Parts: sequence; structure tokens; C-alpha cells
Amino acid sequence: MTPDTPGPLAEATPISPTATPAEATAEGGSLLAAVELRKRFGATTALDGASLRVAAGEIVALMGPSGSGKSTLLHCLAGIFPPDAGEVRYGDRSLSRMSETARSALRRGEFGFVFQFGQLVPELTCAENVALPLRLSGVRRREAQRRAVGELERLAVADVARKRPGEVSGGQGQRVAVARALVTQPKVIFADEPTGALDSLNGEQVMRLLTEAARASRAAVVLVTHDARVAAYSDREVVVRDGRTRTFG
Ligand SMILES: Nc1ncnc2c1ncn2[C@@H]1O[C@H](COP(=O)(O)OP(=O)(O)OP(=O)(O)O)[C@@H](O)[C@H]1O
Repeated sequence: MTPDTPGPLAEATPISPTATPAEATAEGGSLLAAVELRKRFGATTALDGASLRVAAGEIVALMGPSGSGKSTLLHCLAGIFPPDAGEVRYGDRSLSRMSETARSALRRGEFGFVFQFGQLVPELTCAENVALPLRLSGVRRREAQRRAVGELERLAVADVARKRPGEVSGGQGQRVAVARALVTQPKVIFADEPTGALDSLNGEQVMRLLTEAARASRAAVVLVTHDARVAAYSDREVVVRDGRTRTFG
């Protein structure tokens, strides 16, 4: 973004807190909440009392120095690994009290993921990659393919539907990954450095498409980034430092 370009928030559609789906809202109106999370890896303390609340439809950027615990917080929030202490709540459910089967059903059904590298299956076409989460949820092949192509159109990469990930550019591949994260209409999208491997123009495009699509489907986004231009697409920035969150939203 050039300095004279209006910031992305200027043209973003404001979100309404009343859009929160009542059935998935914890006390205090948050969809997802981390309370006093602690996590160690051997002698390293990754999280040291990190807390965060995310409202339905809200886009939150986690920022902070390298090694401060951002990715660990994102992984705990997504139920990918458990905290040693503290609690993650999704609506009125505690992730730590759920079985691993229930947690993975939650991840498949309600969450979407976008990472920096290597997330597309190289043997499948881009459309098949986007259709994959639907197929895993039992959607029939033809319907999954139809919805995948629709999602690729929304991300302006329908032309790569039949190509394999190795045949598309980094920016196109990342849009395909965003399409795959959105195709199940998740309530929360977790994105860890989603533009980290892209140049700034492609990074801006991916962020614009990701946030527009998330707002259109009222999905919340939890985003880890080092880049202030990427964080500018969020509604709120939370700084993680030494395993602690500096704000509690
Ligand atoms: N699987 C792991 N095994 C051992 N140590 C880990 C593991 N994952 C994270 N850590 C350590 O925990 C701390 C927090 O790591 P984390 O990846 O959460 O930080 P980060 O803020 O996301 O960093 P970066 O911005 O560099 O990606 C670091 O000291 C890291 O080395």
C-alpha cells in the first residue's frame, strides 16, 4: 500500500456486534475466548498467561516480536494443541473438556485455516484442493466440486481450477488456500502469516479478498502477522510479548 492509498479499513464494511450467532456466543458476547493460557515446550515458556476474546465476525491481528508466542496462541485457540493451563472457550464449550474426536469435528466444521507455505496437496488440482474439506465432511463429489469452483470465482482464481498447485503462482496458490479455508463457511478462520511468502502487491490482494470474503460470510478471523500493512486489514490488533497479550479485548 502506498502512503497516499486510503487504508483498507476506510472501505471496509463495518460489522455489527448484533450479527453474533446466539447459539455460539459465550458470556460477554465473544465467540472464542482464551483465558490465562500457559504453554511450555521443554524449558521454553511459549505462553505465560495469554488471554484473548474474539467476537463473531471480528478480524483480530496478533502482532509482536519473533518467538513471542503468537503462533502458539493461534494453535491453542484452534484446538490444534492443548494449553498446559488456562482455558479456550468456543461459544459455551470448553475445548479442553472436549474429546479429540469432538475437537477435530469442530476444526473441520467450524474453523478454516490458512498458513504460509505448503498447505495445498500437490497431487490434486486446485479445485480438488478446495473441495477436499467438503469431501471430508461427506459432501458428494459433484456438489463439492461445484461449491469449490464457486469459491475460486469469488477469490478471482477460477482460471486455475484445473491446474495443480505446482503450476500456479504464489499469489494464486494463496488465494486457492483462502478459498479452501472459506468453502465450508467456517465461523472462524485462523491465518498464520498468510501473506508471508508473497510480495506486497499479492499480499494486499490476498488480504483484501480474505477479509472481504470473511465479512461477507460473517466469519471471524484470527491472523498472525509481522506486517503492519497486513494488520491494517483487521478490526483490532493485539500485541503478544513474552507469551502474554498486551490487550484483553
Ligand atoms: N513445537 C515446539 N517445540 C519447541 N519449542 C517451540 C515449539 N513451538 C514453539 N516453540 C517455542 O515457543 C516460543 C514461542 O513460539 P511461537 O512460534 O509461538 O512464536 P511466534 O511469536 O509465533 O514467533 P514467529 O513470529 O517467529 O513465528 C519460541 O521460543 C519457540 O521457539
